[in-house]
Amino acid sequence: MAGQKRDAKWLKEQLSRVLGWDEMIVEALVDTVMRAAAPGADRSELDEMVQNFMADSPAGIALINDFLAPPSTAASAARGSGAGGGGAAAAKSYAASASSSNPPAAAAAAGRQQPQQQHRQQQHQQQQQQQQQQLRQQPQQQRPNAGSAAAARTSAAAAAGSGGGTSAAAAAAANDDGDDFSRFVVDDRAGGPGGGGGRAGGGSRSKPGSSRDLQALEASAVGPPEKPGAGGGDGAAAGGGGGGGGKVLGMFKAGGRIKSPAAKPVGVRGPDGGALALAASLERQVINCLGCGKIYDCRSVTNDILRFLDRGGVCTFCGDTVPLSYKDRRKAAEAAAEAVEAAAAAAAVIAREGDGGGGGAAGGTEDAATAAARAFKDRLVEYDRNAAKRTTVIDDQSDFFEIDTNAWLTDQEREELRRRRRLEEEAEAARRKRLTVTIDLIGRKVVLDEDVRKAEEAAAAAAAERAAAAAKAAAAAEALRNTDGDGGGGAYGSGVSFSGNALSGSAASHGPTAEQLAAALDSLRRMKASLNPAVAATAAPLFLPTAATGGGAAAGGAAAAGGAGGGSKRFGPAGAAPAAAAAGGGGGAGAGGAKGGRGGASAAGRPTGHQPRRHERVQHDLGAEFGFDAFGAEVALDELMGGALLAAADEQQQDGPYDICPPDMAPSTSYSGAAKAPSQRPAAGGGAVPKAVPGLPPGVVLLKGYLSLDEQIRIVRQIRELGLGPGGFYVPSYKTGGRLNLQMMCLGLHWEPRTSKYEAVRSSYDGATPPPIPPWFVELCRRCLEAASAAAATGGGGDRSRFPLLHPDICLANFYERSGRLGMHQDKDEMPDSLRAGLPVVSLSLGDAADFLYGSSRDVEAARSVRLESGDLLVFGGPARMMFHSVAKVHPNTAPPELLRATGLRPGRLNLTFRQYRGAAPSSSGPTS
Ligand SMILES: O=C(O)CCC(=O)C(=O)O
Ligand SMILES: [Fe+2]
Repeated sequence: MAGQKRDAKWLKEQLSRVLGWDEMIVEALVDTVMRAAAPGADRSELDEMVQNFMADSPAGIALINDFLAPPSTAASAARGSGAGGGGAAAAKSYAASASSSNPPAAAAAAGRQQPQQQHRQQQHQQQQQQQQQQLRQQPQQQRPNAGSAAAARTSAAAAAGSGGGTSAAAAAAANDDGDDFSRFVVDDRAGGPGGGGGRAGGGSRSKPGSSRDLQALEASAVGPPEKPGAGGGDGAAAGGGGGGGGKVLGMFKAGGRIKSPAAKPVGVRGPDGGALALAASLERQVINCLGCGKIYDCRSVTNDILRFLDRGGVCTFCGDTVPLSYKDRRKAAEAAAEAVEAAAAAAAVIAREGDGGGGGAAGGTEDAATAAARAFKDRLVEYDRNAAKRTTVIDDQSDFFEIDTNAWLTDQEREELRRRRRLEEEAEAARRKRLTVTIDLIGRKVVLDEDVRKAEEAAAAAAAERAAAAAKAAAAAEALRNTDGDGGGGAYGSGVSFSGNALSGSAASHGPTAEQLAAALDSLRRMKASLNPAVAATAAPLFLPTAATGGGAAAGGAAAAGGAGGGSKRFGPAGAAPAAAAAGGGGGAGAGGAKGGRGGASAAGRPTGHQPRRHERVQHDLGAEFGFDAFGAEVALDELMGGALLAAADEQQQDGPYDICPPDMAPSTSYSGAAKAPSQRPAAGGGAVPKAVPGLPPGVVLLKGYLSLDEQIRIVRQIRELGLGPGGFYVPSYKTGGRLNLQMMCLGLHWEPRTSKYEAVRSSYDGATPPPIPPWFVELCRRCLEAASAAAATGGGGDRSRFPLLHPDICLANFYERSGRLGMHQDKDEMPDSLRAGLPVVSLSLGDAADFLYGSSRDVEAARSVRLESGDLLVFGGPARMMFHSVAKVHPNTAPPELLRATGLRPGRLNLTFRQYRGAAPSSSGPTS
């Protein structure tokens, strides 16, 4: 790019643009490239990074190739010594896939190299041979890019045969510095057929102009895309712009090789030159770049303006595209053509003068230069024609909506905007008139009619989900009834029973939860009655889904599900009068409903003093009045109360440390059976590789159900034990005083949310030293990572991430109760070298399922969601290490009943994340407090 130094900063900008990765990770990549660029440097680190994380980013690879090729040699390839130059280049480029064996072109290329460079090439080849040998030892399917190897060979050979520079990658890689990157396929998107522009053939992974990467590259790199060149020898490169005909780069990629006409004073074109006409035909002559704010005053055409216009509005400062609109497009196109012709002619003259015609066969003849100039003109005109189509301006800082003060609006635009605003206001006013309801349940919810519609749809989906969950819970309750009833014989062998009853036991100690439920119901009735009937009819479906299927045998548990199930919890409006229907009584048994295999279910088979008839009456009331199914009760009530019910239910009276498996839910004897659901995890020494969930971004691997039930049980027990001890679970606070909506325990190092730092002790709370990570957790983490890498390498999600080794010295255990959440954040408090190396976060989920959001910004709306269930393994590292993520919702009653029965895990979700504080393998010294 003219005037722009191609240094690390430049590379970082370009790579950020085409890869869209987090800045820190791009920086790390750039560092690696810079290290690899040093003379004689070992490039294996870069090889690895490209292989592991860039397989699907041809544009990024092309940039790196381009960057690694010294401009002088690239230029000489472009000026070219005729046939074969491009082939040699092709044999040395990175490309979108890795792992080729030694392509014939590489040998051909090697043969052409200068003697003094052969030593380094030999060294590199030795390295490569070793790698190839390793690769050969791997089974075919473990070589993710084996298929592309053939493409690499083809492309390299094609390039070698066709002569001349092939593409950005090829031309750039024409350096004879002895490095052989023949393992990587050439990226040949932009090659033109003429002159130096032989297409590299089979190596292409993307059609010209078709991939997003390419578009990004085009937009970011140097301007207009190459149109297939109309010929011209290698000498034409001087007139046509540096790329040897096959390169995306245009004439402004001078790099000291080709002098841009823009470098000349404007006067060269004369006052009536095309540029002036072009500027004059702009609809608005003072334009500002929305990327950096630079103002282009096209009323006086300076070199800079010229460059800006020539490039179709690409900002000369930041590279953003500024949409240009012309009064008369045809006139503008002609003016552009004129400008370009003048520029190209000037360039040809300069090239002849400057280079002494040293450009190979066609070396700077008048004809070649003109032809190249014409080709270039065509390309610019074409580019200009499509510029608007390809341009998206996202201006989140705009003062566009300030109609009166926005200096950039014309009078007509201002009028039009005023008109639209009026229309919007009228529409909004009409909508408000139609507003049917305001529900202020606990002072927080307003429901507009359009919301109702949306919610109805959501409710229908939720009802279906609940029905399925109800069926599952009913089955679990049934199984448990059998187990408890006959003193054993359940799926996990004898001896599994509960020492207490979550419902009746807790009800006794913490109060009449059934009464609390009744109070909630009572207030529900009152609220419903206070609504006008039409409103109630509209609003009802929003909160009270009518799908009443699936309760089955466990349907009797509805009331318990809603209230009594939370035996040890408090909920419902304080002081509300108990309703007669449910008054008294120890809460629901038969609670197959909402409580599933938990306390409620445990009550089913045991004489706990509950009165089924009373219970059924509550259920009946609910069903008759609101159309609840057994499962829907709790959740619907909670929805009705704006989430307060679950939150209140989760709010426990905590005397002493937080117990994720409270005794009244814990089994009386230990679980001893072998897990019936085997893990997907391959047995040690081989076996099936688990499949990664497809469609996740590079660097993110999700293995569903990776942990066996046995492992889950063991983990829960271990965490419970640690959680009850010093440094165990607590509710952390931010420095603003707000509390996190979860219980947390840190192992290894303490993470302090007030300072966003790791510490040796929990200084802000109780000064406790975090318990060490149990060695078997470290081993488990190692296996997880191995499995994730193996799954990714077999192409699970199209992602081929292979994660660097992790030596975890931090494990955060979060327990989310049913109302638990975690806001959008990045895990970025580990040391910079750990983050920059992309050392992954290994996350294990247990208990209830949750919606995990992830994205490239804090914006929840833009985030994507994936459901994490008990036993799931999620790994994010490499380019995804800095992704934003959050836990948006815990789905109540979705934990595997077997896990609950074996451990007595309370309702909610347990998550473990393993990380490494320092980039290098951890020593005993951590951060100080
Ligand atoms: O619970 C989860 O899945 C995520 C936890 C997390 O993001 C964290 O602890 O930083
Ligand atoms: Fe996190």
